[in-house]
Amino acid sequence: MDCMEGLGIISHYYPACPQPELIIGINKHSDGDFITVLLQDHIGGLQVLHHNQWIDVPPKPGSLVLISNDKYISVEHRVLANKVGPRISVACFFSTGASPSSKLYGPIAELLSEDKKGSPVH
Ligand SMILES: O=C(O)CCC(=O)C(=O)O
Ligand SMILES: [Fe+2]
Repeated sequence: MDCMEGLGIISHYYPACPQPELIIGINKHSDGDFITVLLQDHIGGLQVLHHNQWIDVPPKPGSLVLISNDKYISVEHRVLANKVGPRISVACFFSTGASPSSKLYGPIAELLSEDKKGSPVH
């Protein structure tokens, strides 16, 4: 649970864009934290890269999006620009804290498949 020691919050405001095909909201990236919890409004635009294809993450009222994959490497994602209206999102980044730590962190053993148990953590 040390991975929850640091919490950073970024609020995004994406203005409506008359020509969204010419620009991107946020370019392709993966988050460097342990897990990101994202609140997005109803506009949409968030996409994740899955098997080399961009997949929409449709907004669902009252829901939060968790950005990670099951091995603690953040999935690549981006946000499209849109002309419908401004889009607002709030991203909470959970990490080990602001200062670099000498602690070595690894996946929770119970969550690993048999063939991954006992392998060194990098
Ligand atoms: O606005 C979004 O939906 C995503 C924001 C994001 O990817 C980030 O802050 O790292
Ligand atoms: Fe992100």
